Amino acid sequence: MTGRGTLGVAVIGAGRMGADHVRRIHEVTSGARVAAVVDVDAERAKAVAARADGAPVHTDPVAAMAPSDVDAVLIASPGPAHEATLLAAFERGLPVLCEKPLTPDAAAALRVLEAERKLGRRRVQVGFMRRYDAEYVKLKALLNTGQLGRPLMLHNRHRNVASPPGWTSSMLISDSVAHETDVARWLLGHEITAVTVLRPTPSANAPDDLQDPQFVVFETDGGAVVDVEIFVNCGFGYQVQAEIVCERGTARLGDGHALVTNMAGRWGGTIAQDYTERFADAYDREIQAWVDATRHDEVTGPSVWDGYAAAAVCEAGVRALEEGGRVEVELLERPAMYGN
Ligand SMILES: NC(=O)C1=CN([C@@H]2O[C@H](COP(=O)(O)OP(=O)(O)OC[C@H]3O[C@@H](n4cnc5c(N)ncnc54)[C@H](O)[C@@H]3O)[C@@H](O)[C@H]2O)C=CC1
Ligand SMILES: O=C1[C@@H](O)[C@H](O)[C@@H](O)[C@H](O)[C@H]1O
Repeated sequence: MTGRGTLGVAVIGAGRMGADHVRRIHEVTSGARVAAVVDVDAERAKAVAARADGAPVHTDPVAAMAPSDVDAVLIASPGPAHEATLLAAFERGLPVLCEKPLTPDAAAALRVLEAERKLGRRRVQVGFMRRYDAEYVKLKALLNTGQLGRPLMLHNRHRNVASPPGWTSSMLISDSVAHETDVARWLLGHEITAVTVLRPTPSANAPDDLQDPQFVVFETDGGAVVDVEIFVNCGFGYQVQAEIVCERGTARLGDGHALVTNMAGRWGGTIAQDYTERFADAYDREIQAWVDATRHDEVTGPSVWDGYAAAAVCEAGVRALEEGGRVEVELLERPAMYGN
């Protein structure tokens, strides 16, 4: 590591998430600095870099990895661009935080997995930030105590205010439900074996041809059933909620985050309007954990295996959406370097 002993991070992709991570690394994270900002749109990269003491700007991710003060890479470009950037970082021996999805499809995820296996050690943390959210962390800790007994069912609700332009029905699964695939696997410690997608009559507020909402059902190899309501044009707020039902009890998260106020004969609170608000603390902890581990030459958190498993489940989910019926998930055996 160079420059005052801090981790020099090249942030690739200066859109919504990349700009937020640049701000985070510059203003919130300790032990790290923004060493480069990269975007195919040079003006966007310049504008974002200007908010981080004018960090160097590039339009080519590979060129951005060359300078000696770049110690690590944070990928926040769109999913289809992740594979090439990951492989380039591997070639340069650089550790990576890669926003979800690791890749949009399982075949690409497998290529990344094979490349990491050849390195013989983990280099990537995948950006499944819910594992760093205080409520999810508490739920996981409670499940680990065994007090609730064996998990039987996990109900999830995932609502966005409005879908971005160009959003397709399959993206509700591959972009949004991708989070629940990870949450379910992580909380339950099971692999997802099959996916079924039910299609309610679309909301009148969904853009034409968008199947929104969807009701997704996972079966797991531990015998649990998981459901996910995904509704990306709910209009009223950004909500992520979950309830786990176990043999001796249940636990629920996501019911309320804001202040509860009493005023003018009413009580209540506000609902977050997007993920940068709802999961602000989780992103802060995620990036800090990555920086801390990387400075100790370690890799922790969600792995390339987790990214591959999520891609395989989402692929099965998209098939279930498009073809109907129950689709089984095809998953390789987990390599030893990714644990049990
Ligand atoms: N963890 C989470 O909660 C969230 C994660 N994401 C993920 O973050 C990533 C970025 O998403 P957004 O910021 O919403 O997208 P965005 O569209 O706002 O920004 C992407 C940026 O990457 C740039 N770009 C495109 N191809 C590139 C390439 N090859 N090299 C460098 N830059 C390139 C674009 O010009 C754009 O500025 C995606 O993988 C997305 O799934 C997005 C939202 C929330
Ligand atoms: O990752 C995310 C977005 O890409 C996705 O589009 C949203 O639905 C999720 O809520 C958000 O966390």
